[in-house]
Amino acid sequence: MLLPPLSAIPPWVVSLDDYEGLAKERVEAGVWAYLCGASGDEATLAENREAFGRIKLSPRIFRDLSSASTALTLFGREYAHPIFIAPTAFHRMFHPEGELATVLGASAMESCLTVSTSASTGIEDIVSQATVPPWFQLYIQPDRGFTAELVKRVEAAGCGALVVTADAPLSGLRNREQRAMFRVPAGIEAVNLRGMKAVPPSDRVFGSELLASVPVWKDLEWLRSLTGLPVILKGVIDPEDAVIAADEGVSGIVVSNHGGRTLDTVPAAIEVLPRIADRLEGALPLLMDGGIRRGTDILKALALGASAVMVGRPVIHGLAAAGATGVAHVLKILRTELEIAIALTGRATLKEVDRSVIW
Ligand SMILES: Cc1cc2nc3c(=O)[nH]c(=O)nc-3n(C[C@H](O)[C@H](O)[C@H](O)COP(=O)(O)O)c2cc1C
Ligand SMILES: CCCCCCC(=O)C(=O)O
Repeated sequence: MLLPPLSAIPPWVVSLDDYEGLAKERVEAGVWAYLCGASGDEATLAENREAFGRIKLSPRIFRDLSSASTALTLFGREYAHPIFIAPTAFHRMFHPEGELATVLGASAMESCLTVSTSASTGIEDIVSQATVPPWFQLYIQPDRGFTAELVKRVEAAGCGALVVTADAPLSGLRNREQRAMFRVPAGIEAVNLRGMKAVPPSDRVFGSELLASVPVWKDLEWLRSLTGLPVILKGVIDPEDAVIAADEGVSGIVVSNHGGRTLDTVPAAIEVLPRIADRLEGALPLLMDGGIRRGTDILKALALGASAVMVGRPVIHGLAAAGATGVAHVLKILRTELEIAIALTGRATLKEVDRSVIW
């Protein structure tokens, strides 16, 4: 028997891990497997966390923290802090108010929500509830005409950036989800894709119609020609791809392995982040996601070259546990942990966070 969402947060809920337990009691088993699972043996999923544990921080003492701030400017906009929400599909599977609850929680904490292509709420309705303009995550669809219309629609709705996901032209085989026989529940759908001509499902991988239409670099150039929004490429792990992306003129990169959900045995995003930062030498802002569960994880990412981070599963744990309040509280916990971590490493602003923060 599933529990209803909480109407108040119990006082013992103090960390993101506490939210995971609360969420599990409120989400149907197949949907839970979809949320938690990753591809293959889930080696990359585990590595995303373990790699953070191997990195140690260096505390500093007796520093002036009177002007401390987490503010930053990214793509010409000011943000109160560097904690962004990663795109995740179908929020109505986790709470009846879906993305509308997520965006309210994000707004309460001055956080930017990246809305998935597979969102279960119309983009205009989400943007209308936001105080920070949401970003829109785009999967370039086999139907390029529909894709172009969608880009125009999200720009007109008032989104602040287009996040093009590059690492999932095919879904990874997520065995946990397969074993649980996950299906998107009836009545929930990717409403922003309504009316699109779908590619017929196929048992084959090679030779399928889907494979014939996977996006290539020149699609990115085409996309950039369609929009005035910053185009951010999500799902870059190999530093060579980061260099190509910079040459292609993207505005930013999200260093990400999709939370371990695409190719298994890929290194942790936090491990490759400094290599990409070294190759690009500050040419573009970098964001990263994968395994962020603590403010100290965020500080490590900032120290190793990220301007901001994205958080995936824990935001959904907050949503499932307590709707907008849960989302806001997850973000609040992370922000408080981040501020304490920055202060205890003797830094007052994000500009002062560099590799010397790492032990
Ligand atoms: C349930 C779920 C759905 C996701 N849906 C999308 C999506 O629609 N588009 C996308 O680019 N990434 C998607 N992702 C990947 C996330 O954006 C992000 O890269 C990943 O969750 C980060 O790792 P974390 O969950 O450890 O924070 C999804 C991840 C999860 C867990
Ligand atoms: C069942 C459709 C899934 C849409 C894609 C969402 C995604 O990227 C994910 O990782 O899941």
